[in-house]
Amino acid sequence: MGYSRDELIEAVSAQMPAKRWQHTQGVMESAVKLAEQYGADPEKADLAAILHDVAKYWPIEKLKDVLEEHQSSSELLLYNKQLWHAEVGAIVANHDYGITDLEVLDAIRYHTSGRIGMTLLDKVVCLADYIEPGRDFPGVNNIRKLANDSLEEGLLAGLDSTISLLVSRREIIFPLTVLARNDLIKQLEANS
Ligand SMILES: Nc1ncnc2c1ncn2[C@@H]1O[C@H](COP(=O)(O)OP(=O)(O)O)[C@@H](O)[C@H]1O
Repeated sequence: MGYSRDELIEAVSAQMPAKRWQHTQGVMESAVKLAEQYGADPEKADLAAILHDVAKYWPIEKLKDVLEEHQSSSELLLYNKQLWHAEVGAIVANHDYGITDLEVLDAIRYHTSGRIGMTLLDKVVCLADYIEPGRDFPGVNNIRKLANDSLEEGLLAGLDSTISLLVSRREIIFPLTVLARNDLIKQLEANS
């Protein structure tokens, strides 16, 4: 049985505090705009945005159980728990909400970490998560400005801000984000 968009919104918003749902609505708005500007599918961007943080407020133990049950990259379990909700979000979107579009599932799966060879949709959702109107962190306006002209430049600045923050806190970095960042630089150099 498929969920309508309204049913999905009802089910997802019930799993998070109002403030996080507000953030999700911002990501929906920004993702659709970016998709329209950069030639991704706006409907897929909207769907991925609705679901991207579905597991953000699940208890850590539950996230761990889902990851173990699905034997998804056991590496992830060794890194920051903040990263788990993205992978679990993709699993939940598939198993609980019947989403089968791999592009949408991947955009959910990689919205926090990024990855090498990000698709247009991955980039749109990941960047929208940084620049949605409710976001307020040092450097966000610069990322917004860059995003007006280049999806890759905006996303690179976003990933750099995350990496810098983690370095400043002496936190361990999940390497995929560094690989995603390096890959974006290569893409930008190849196109310059
Ligand atoms: N490569 C990484 N390695 C370790 N932690 C990371 C990495 N990327 C993101 N994070 C953590 O995840 C947090 C952001 O996750 P995100 O899904 O964007 O959540 P939010 O929507 O609450 O900002 C960062 O503040 C950081 O603590």
